Amino acid sequence: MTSPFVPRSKFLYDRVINWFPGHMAKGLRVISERLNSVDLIVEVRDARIPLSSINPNFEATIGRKPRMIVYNKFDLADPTSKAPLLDAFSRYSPHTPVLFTSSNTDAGVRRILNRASQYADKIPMLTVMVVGMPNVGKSSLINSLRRLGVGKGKAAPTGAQPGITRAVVGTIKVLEDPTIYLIDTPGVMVPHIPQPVESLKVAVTGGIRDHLADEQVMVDYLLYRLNQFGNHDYVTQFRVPGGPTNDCNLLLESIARRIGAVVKGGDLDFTMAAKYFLKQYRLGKFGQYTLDDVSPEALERFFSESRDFDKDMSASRRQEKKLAKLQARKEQRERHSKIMTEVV
Ligand SMILES: Nc1nc2c(ncn2[C@@H]2O[C@H](COP(=O)(O)OP(=O)(O)OP(=O)(O)O)[C@@H](O)[C@H]2O)c(=O)[nH]1
Repeated sequence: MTSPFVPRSKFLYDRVINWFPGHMAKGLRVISERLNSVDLIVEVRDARIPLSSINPNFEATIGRKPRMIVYNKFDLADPTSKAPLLDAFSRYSPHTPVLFTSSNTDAGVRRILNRASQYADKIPMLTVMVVGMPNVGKSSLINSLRRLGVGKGKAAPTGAQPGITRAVVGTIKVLEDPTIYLIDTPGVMVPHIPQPVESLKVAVTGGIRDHLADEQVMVDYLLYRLNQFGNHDYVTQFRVPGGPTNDCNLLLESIARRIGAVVKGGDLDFTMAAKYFLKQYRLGKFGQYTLDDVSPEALERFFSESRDFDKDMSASRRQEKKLAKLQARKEQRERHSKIMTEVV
C-alpha cells in the first residue's frame, strides 16, 4: 500500500532579492516633490499578497496626505481574505478607505470613482496620484477609470512584466463632473525586503523581474503552496507520475513533456517549463489564492508589531538612500563623460 502524500511543512529559502533600479529612486523622489499639488493618494496593492505588497517607504513619503488603499487583482485572490483584512484595517487605520478591485471588471473600479468623487465634493478639481509596488495594476486601473469616467481609451501603458511605467506621468482626466485628474507613477519596490520568503512572494506575483528571482525557485515555492492548500490539479494537468509531489524537478519534467519544451539535442527545457507554469498561475489557472497569512491572529500580529515594522522601514530607507546616492553618482559620471566627449 502506498503511504499518503505529506506536503512540505516549511519552505527553506534564504536569498533576499533586491531590485531597486534608478527609475524607482527617481520616481519616489518625484512623487515626494509633487505631493503639494496632489489632493488624494490612491495606493494600489496586490490582493494576493495584501501584507507583502505594502511598501513601508510610502508611509514616510505620502503619510501626510489623504489616502485610499486599493487591493487590486482581487479576481486572483482568495475571496474570503477580504473580511479579515477589512476588519483589521477598520481597527488599525480607521480613516483610510480600503477597497478591493479588479481592473478588468467595472464594479470595483466604479467604487473608486465614487469614493474619489466624495473628496471632490470639497475640492472643485481633484488631483489624485496613483502609487504602488511594480505590476500591481496601477496603469490598468487608470485606464479602466478613464474608460468608465470619460469613455476614453488607454492612456497609460501596461504590461505583464514589472517596471513598464518608468516616470511620473502627467495628469489624465478620468471624470468630468466633478473634475478628477490622475497621475500615474512608476511602481516602486521596497529597496530591502528583510524576509526572503516575502521577496519571493512579490516575485511570484510578478513584482520583480523574473530572471532576478529564478523561475524554477518560484515554481518550487508555488508547488509548496499548492500542496499546502491541498490543490493537486497540477497532477492531472501535467500528468505527473505517481500523484502529488514535493519534487519540483519531477513537476518541471512533466510540464516540459506536456508542452513540448525541448532544447537542441533533445533535453527538456526546465526554464521554459517554469515560465509556462508561472504564466498559468498568474492567469489564475490554478485557482484564487492569497499567499500572505490573513488569519485574524496573523493580522493582529502584523499590525501590532509596529516596532519591527519601523525597524524594517529604517533598514529599507538606509538601503534606499544608499542606492539613490549610487544612482546620483552614476548620473554625475555620465554627465561628466558626456561633457568630456563633447569637448573632445
Ligand atoms: N487578473 C488581473 N490582472 C490584472 C489586473 N490589473 C492589472 N492586471 C495585469 O497585471 C499586469 C500589470 O499591470 P500594469 O497596469 O501594467 O501594472 P503597473 O502597476 O502599472 O506596473 P508598473 O509599470 O510596474 O508600475 C498586466 O499584465 C495587467 O493586464 C487585475 O485586476 N486582475
